[in-house]
Amino acid sequence: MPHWRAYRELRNQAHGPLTAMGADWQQIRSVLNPRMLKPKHVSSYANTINEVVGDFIRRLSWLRETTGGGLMVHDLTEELYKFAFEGISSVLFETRMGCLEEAVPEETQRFIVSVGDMFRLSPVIVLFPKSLWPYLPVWKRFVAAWDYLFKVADRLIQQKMEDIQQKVHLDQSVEGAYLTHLLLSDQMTVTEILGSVTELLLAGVDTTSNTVSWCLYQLAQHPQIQEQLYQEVMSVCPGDTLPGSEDIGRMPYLKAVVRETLRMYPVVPGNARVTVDSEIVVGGHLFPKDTLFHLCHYAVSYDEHIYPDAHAFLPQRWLRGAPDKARQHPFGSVPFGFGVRACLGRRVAELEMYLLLSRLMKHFEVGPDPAGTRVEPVTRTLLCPAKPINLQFTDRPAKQQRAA
Ligand code: HEM
Repeated sequence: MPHWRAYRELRNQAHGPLTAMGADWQQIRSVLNPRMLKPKHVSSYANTINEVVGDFIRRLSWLRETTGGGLMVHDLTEELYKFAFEGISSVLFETRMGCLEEAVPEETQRFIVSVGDMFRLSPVIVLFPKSLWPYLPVWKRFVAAWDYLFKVADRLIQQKMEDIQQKVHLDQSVEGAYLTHLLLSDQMTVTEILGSVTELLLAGVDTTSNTVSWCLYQLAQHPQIQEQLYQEVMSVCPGDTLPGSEDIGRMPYLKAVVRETLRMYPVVPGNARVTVDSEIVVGGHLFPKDTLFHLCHYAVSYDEHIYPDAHAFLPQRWLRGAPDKARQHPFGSVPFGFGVRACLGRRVAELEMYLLLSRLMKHFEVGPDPAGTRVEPVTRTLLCPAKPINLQFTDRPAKQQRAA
């Protein structure tokens, strides 16, 4: 990501986990990892996320009534984007951004647009040599987008610092999750926290929102799979019970549905590694030291040798004892990457997706767009739907919810 790094150098901002390298990166991850990856910390975010899920369900119902003729929700990814932004900011900043209100606050809306601009402009900039970047109009727009992202994150951090100072002043105990912990732990300067938190926020929005969009798109096309998922959720959480993090452990089919979605639509369609230590032999070919390998998750996902019937949405292939499972290559699908540099937000992303999907299944039956629109994926740094996904959301009768 040389262009992302160049922005930080231009503005004297700190690198975060996405853009840092070597020892700096290692130090950042050692501070950020525990509260992002340790199960006991991650499950403590479930209540916060569940509140956001509740608001999202209310928003879907409202959209359906006001703009969807009582049934349709148009451009679901856009709505899920707001959900994901609200979810990750409530975890990171311990504050609500108002993304799911009827009128989305202007700052939030502009933040969302800036993230989109930054991802859209990124692949264009890298087509040009670095020396030309300062002269390109596209670079100026890219810089403006990052400026806005840092500005919003900075405001939220300053606000949290003021809250903490006020509590200390009033002799009240200071409690909080992610940002409060970072600010109090003294392991990073405020500039470093800003660099990291901005990158976490950025990485945590399009990834989950696009994945859930594809998941619902596929569930709408496959009513039997949706029914099986609904039955599983209702058997673990009957009636009005809200799924919590312990319940998810008893929902193997839900996990299989998400795994299959990420196989077919790996939102990060590829990632890279450089062989810095020595030359390496892969598949009988010798690659010299410092070779850049690009790992194409998307291509591997559709390799029929690894996934028979690769174009079919078959969550059952991930269940224990599935006939093809033993034949699958363990590295066939690694949508969160692998090793020490693997996704930092994996556990939070999974929790968000599981809590959201299980609650959506309890409330709605999701149906396809009656116009029969087929949506294909396209790469805009991340793998996104090439056109809007519109789906029908029918309330499940309350009686049915209670009986199950
Ligand atoms: C469906 C959801 C997500 C998917 C599929 C995903 C996928 C990935 C992948 C493939 C990588 C590169 C890993 C590697 O090189 O081995 C990555 C890195 C990263 N992800 Fe995620 N991600 C998701 C959600 C999130 C969320 C919610 C956050 C933040 C809370 C996040 C934060 C990060 C960060 C900070 C990195 C860089 C890690 C590093 O370089 O040390 N991701 N992600």
